[in-house]
Amino acid sequence: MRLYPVAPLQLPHQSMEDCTVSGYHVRAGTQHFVNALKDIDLRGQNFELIPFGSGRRICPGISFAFQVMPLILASLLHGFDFATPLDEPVDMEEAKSLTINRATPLKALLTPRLSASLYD
Ligand code: HEM
Repeated sequence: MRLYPVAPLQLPHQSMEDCTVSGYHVRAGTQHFVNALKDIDLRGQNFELIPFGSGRRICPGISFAFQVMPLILASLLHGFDFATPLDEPVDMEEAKSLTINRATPLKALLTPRLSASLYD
């Protein structure tokens, strides 16, 4: 999953009735903004990291995404060499804003590794 998702907060949800979540009492009508940035559990059980959401409205594409993401990543790594223009380390500094932007724009050079006919 992305270390730096586009937005740090997911769309707000509202509790329809009083409930208890991880020991916290949540009153009906409370608006929830979930932090998408922390932790490792991706399947919506641990509220510290829920890139696919959680509960009744969790992303239905989660299993598909888990299968496809490694293939996409592997295809990119198989097809291209990745580098920065001066072979400098990528600056991961974040700019401060509502959505997450880089402090320094990413400049990446992708060089095909395979025969040209394979990229058609
Ligand atoms: C890395 C890939 C993906 C990520 C990070 C992702 C993330 C999310 C998130 C955060 C939500 C909102 C959950 C909420 O409201 O609490 C969502 C909803 C949804 N996603 Fe995904 N998703 C991904 C891939 C997919 C794929 C591959 C599909 C379909 C093939 C899909 C279909 C949907 C649908 C239909 C909803 C709306 C569910 C609802 O509102 O009931 N997603 N997704």
